[in-house]
Amino acid sequence: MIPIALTIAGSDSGGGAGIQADLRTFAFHRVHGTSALTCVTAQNTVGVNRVDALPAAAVVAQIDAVASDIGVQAAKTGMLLNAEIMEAVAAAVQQQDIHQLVVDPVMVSRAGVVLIDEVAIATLKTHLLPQALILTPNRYEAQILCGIKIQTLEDMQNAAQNIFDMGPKNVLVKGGGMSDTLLGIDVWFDGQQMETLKTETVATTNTHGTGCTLSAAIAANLALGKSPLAAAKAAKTYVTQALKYALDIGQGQGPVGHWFPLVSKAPEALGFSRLWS
Ligand SMILES: Nc1ncnc2c1ncn2[C@@H]1O[C@H](COP(=O)(O)OP(=O)(O)OP(=O)(O)O)[C@@H](O)[C@H]1O
Ligand SMILES: Cc1ncc(COP(=O)(O)O)c(N)n1
Repeated sequence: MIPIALTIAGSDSGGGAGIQADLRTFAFHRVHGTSALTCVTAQNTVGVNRVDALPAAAVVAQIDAVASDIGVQAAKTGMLLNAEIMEAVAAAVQQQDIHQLVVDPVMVSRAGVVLIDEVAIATLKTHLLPQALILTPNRYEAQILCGIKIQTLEDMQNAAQNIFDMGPKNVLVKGGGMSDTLLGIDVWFDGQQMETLKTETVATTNTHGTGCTLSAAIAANLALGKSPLAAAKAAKTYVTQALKYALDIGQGQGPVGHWFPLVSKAPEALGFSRLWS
């Protein structure tokens, strides 16, 4: 049987995050990728110049078209943008019995800039968090969700526990926005077990798309039949490798390199950050 994953997310014209990152990540995992587009961003490595939302009904129609015919083993949500789209997605996911849902609560950029309004944040909490098999907030999103200022590993653990009480079955607080020795350390909590997920820190500023890539890789691994924790661990390993092959393109933060296995020689000459070994 061919595993199928669905991404419900926005388009990144620069190709580093959003739907583009998700579909490449699914392909790497040999999972057939399907998509429901929520919005179109005019974006590059420097920033987001414009965002156009799709009508909520159009988002639902895409989810229904995929789920009713092809089937979905696991799905992820990314940039849902507004409360109307969030409510519609939450209802559609429930209606289509999509149980393995990874929710990447895209709210705040790595730089700490808030991307969605207060109503949307409230809707995310009430409608999507309770449906998440795995919720993957970054440092700033976790702070907004639970109101705890996150500076230490203990803060990350407290936040994970606090956010777990909001309804997701598993919480992964990501450490890409942490500093010093905590950079790249994630905290997992499933209601009983607290785990620290650590691979290695990659010294690169080309980190655009790490969050999207991580949640897509988790969804792909769930579609392949892995348990939630095993899927998160495998996804973290994939992101670390993709960071090592991040693309040095554009004037700002370049994207992670999703297709590193295809590179056979001289990666630096191709614009990769450094050789992965
Ligand atoms: N420099 C790094 N070295 C190793 N791992 C990293 C690094 N930066 C981010 N990560 C990892 O990447 C994953 C995504 O986390 P991050 O906190 O960056 O998410 P995000 O803020 O949603 O993503 P983005 O920066 O793309 O908006 C996590 O597993 C995190 O630990
Ligand atoms: C369309 C879109 N979706 C999501 C993100 C955040 O991405 P990330 O947190 O992975 O950098 C983005 N920049 N653009």
